[in-house]
Amino acid sequence: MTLTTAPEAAPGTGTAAVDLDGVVKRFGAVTAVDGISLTIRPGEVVALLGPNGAGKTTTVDMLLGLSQPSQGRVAVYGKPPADAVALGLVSAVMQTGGLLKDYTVEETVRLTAVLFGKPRTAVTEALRRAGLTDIGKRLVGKCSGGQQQRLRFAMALLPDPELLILDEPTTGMDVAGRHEFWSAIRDDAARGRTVIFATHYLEEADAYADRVVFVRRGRIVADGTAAEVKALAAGRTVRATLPGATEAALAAIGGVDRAEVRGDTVYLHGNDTDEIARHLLTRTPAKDLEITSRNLEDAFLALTADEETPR
Ligand SMILES: Nc1ncnc2c1ncn2[C@@H]1O[C@H](COP(=O)(O)OP(=O)(O)OP(=O)(O)O)[C@@H](O)[C@H]1O
Repeated sequence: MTLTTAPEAAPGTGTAAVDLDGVVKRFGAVTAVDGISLTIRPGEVVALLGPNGAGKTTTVDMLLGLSQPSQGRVAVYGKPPADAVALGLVSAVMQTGGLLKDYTVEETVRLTAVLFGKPRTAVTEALRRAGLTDIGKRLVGKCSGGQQQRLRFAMALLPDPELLILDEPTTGMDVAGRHEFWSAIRDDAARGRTVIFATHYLEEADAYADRVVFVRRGRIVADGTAAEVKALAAGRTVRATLPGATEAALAAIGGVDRAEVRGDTVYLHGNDTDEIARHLLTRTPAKDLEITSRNLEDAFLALTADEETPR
């Protein structure tokens, strides 16, 4: 089941931010990426989603020029990724590492700016965009996980990159920290920066990405907006209380694609949930009906049903 609704870079809009063409990456007998072709236009905010071992980090590493494809071509703003990184077109926020606890937030950004040869104004601006102005004097070691990630974000902003790549940036953060982190990223992206992030928080992809690319076993299995991907995973669910029901009998109801029984509760998945609800109410003693759309997590599970469970 594959959806490819995201348009290719439109003619006349210039070079694609990212262009992967038939990319394969093998590690010995393991094929981590198995023929990915993907075009990302400047200004898109794209989530890479997939179960463990799907090939997300391997793809990110190739985009950053940290490894080379075994086959196929990777271009970032029309250049080999390592060149794009060297030119400051791309920077990354990774999950861990790279921070010294005994420096303050501001000192950390200033030192990084010196390495990049950036002026003082760039430091002030990066701190502001990452929402760190008020805690510039705080020691890094005293910062929360979310604040440390925003510090990595501020450092990544120093070259004023066209493309920002985030590999599972909010792992281990609490809800408030994640929210603050994504607000900062989102505000910044609204100014036109291209953002690609790998995450296993499905609600983050739903809330913050313009486009969701699902990867499974090194291949793209769905590509579209979160709404399109949810629609692709088909229909809605009717939940009802119906003691004694069997899955076989429920599956025979018109419009039901899939039936589950958990105790006295039944879950009927299908496209025409009105028809299913009508049947339940008129032909069975079912009560407490509830009809819900699938969320991205359901879509993810449906699309990767024969895979390992996502984290
Ligand atoms: N250096 C390596 N040597 C051998 N196998 C590797 C190497 N790097 C990745 N792999 C394998 O390639 C596959 C894809 O791994 P990758 O880390 O890209 O997945 P992922 O989607 O990022 O998963 P996760 O969500 O767990 O980070 C896995 O089977 C992994 O074990």
